[in-house]
Amino acid sequence: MSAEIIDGKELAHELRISMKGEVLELKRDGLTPHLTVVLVGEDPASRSYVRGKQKATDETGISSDLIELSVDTSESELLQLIDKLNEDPSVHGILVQLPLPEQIGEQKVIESINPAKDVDGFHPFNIGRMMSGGDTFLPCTPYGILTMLKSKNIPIEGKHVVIIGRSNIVGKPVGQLLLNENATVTYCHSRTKDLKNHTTKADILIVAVGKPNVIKADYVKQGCTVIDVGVNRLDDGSLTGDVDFESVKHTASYITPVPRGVGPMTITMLLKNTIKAAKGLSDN
Ligand SMILES: NC(=O)C1=CN([C@@H]2O[C@H](COP(=O)(O)OP(=O)(O)OC[C@H]3O[C@@H](n4cnc5c(N)ncnc54)[C@H](OP(=O)(O)O)[C@@H]3O)[C@@H](O)[C@H]2O)C=CC1
Ligand SMILES: Nc1nc(=O)c2c([nH]1)NC[C@@H]1CN(c3ccc(C(=O)N[C@@H](CCC(=O)O)C(=O)O)cc3)C=[N+]21
Repeated sequence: MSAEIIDGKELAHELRISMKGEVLELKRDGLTPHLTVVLVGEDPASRSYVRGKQKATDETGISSDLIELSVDTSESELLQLIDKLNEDPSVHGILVQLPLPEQIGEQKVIESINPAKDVDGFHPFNIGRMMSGGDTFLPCTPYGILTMLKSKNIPIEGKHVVIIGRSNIVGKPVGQLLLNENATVTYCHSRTKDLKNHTTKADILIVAVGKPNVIKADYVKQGCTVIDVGVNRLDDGSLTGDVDFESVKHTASYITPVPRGVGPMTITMLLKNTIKAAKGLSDN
């Protein structure tokens, strides 16, 4: 038996078609959702993601602009720019691409963004809202993963979800989101002892480590749903996830590929949050 592939690219495409209609209606009412992306430095991976985001906004009729700053930009220069964007009523969503150069405090920057424009869902206000189950901008990658699970009607309630990785942008919030859906959640990380002992108990295994092949078939229970968040570029230029797809697909019941898996869904949820941000402002 081979697992069913959850095609993130295809699902993203379907969702973007309906968003396009929604954006068209907003435009008819005189409201064009606008996303401003801020990129500091020249990191090629960041540049490639940012290109993906711009392509996606164009595709759905959302307007966007990219502000590029040099790698030696100071923290106070970036904070000043964010202040300006916070004040600008034509900007509905602000995304500061991470990681930032080391002279800039990442957390300070995240906290400087107006929570009402925080389409990444990284501001502590929005994280707190998510934890208490209130209305908020859900962080895009966890939101994308939840949407993928729901698209296949994969049960979450009462299921054992094991997450490998505890970053603020993926691991921690995806556990919280699935806890809100009544899953039982286990977090694993680099200090976890006997990783396999945990992963083999998972009904849903979410892998967000950033290292190829950390999960092979013997780490996965028969029938498990495997969500591969990792995006690793190999020396030959190709992309691969954290999961050994070829071996795990024979054990899992559902599996996400890389590329065409979680990545396109992350961008799609960013579009969704940008539309939500624009509507939020129009209500004021
Ligand atoms: N598809 C998408 O949309 C997105 C993909 N990504 C990709 O997902 C991956 C993870 O990203 P991110 O969360 O930002 O990464 P981080 O580097 O911030 O976090 C990695 C996590 O993996 C843990 N870890 C590292 N090595 C091991 C190991 N051998 N066994 C168990 N746990 C381990 C770390 O543990 P510890 O905390 O102890 O250090 C840490 O919690 C990357 O490949 C990134 O490119 C990221 C965002 C979006
Ligand atoms: N403020 C901020 N918000 C983020 O959401 C954010 C960030 N910083 N920094 C980096 C990570 C990483 N991330 C990805 C998004 C899409 C793909 C994606 O679409 N990947 C395609 C392949 C793209 C390619 O070919 O390069 C795929 O998996 O099919 C990957 C990774 C968002 N991140």
